[in-house]
Amino acid sequence: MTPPRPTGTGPVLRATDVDVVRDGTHLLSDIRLQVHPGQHWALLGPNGAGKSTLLHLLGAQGHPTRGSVEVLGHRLGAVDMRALRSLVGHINPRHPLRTPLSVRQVVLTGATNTTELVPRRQPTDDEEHRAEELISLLGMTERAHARWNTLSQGERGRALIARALMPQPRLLLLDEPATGLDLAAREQLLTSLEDLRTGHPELATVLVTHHLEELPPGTTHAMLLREGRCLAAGAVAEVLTSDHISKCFDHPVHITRDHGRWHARAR
Ligand SMILES: Nc1ncnc2c1ncn2[C@@H]1O[C@H](COP(=O)(O)OP(=O)(O)OP(=O)(O)O)[C@@H](O)[C@H]1O
Repeated sequence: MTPPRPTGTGPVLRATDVDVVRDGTHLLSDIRLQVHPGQHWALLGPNGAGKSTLLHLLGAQGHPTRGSVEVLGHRLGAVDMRALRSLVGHINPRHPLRTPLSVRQVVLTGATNTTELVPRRQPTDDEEHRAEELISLLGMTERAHARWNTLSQGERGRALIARALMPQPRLLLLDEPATGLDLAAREQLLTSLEDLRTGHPELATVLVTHHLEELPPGTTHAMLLREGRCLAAGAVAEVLTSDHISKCFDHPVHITRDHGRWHARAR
């Protein structure tokens, strides 16, 4: 049974004292995080820091070894995880689609939370209408009938965001959405994310990246992870400093912010 959609103003995500241990190794240690409606978090850290492991938990895709995780007010372990996952928009750039669906069809699979179209199921008029609106919001109207196998990486990325928004999620998780994009595609993606945030002020997002240049200007909060531990977490201005980023990546870098965007260069 689908868990009820929480309507309160409490956090959309709450992780308390979370450890993840696999084969005797701590992938995450002592993680605490609260994400509220309207907040846009960046999860940053070097390779192997534990970013994807944490995003996995936040998307109700796994359980912590210790501690608790609440997603949309539901504690993992006390709720049907599959049903909870259907309330979270999770964008995985390695979307495992096998058939050459059109952009419009891919977006419509968001209504059923499936990778492929559900056989013999007709989308409702509302779903068709919403898919059209989201395709337009993501600037894909002219490519709505293009087949998945003919899309560029950037177009796929934007189609997947539209797909994730079909069930009107209150939480969107983005795992390295700019990976493999050229400069123009990355900028289009960031513009789409900004439009999305402006148009849906209650939406909360968590975006994983290694690169400060890939952060949308509307990022409000950040968490820095290194070797499974949180080095700093909170408001972006306090977390994305030269000192913190240098420690996190174990390399002396200088951070600047210009027109809302961040840049890092070696010191
Ligand atoms: N099932 C597992 N068993 C043991 N170790 C694992 C398992 N899954 C991941 N790891 C290890 O946990 C660490 C954290 O992995 P994770 O994918 O969360 O890091 P990441 O910060 O997302 O890295 P990247 O930036 O390279 O994607 C890595 O060292 C990885 O090899």
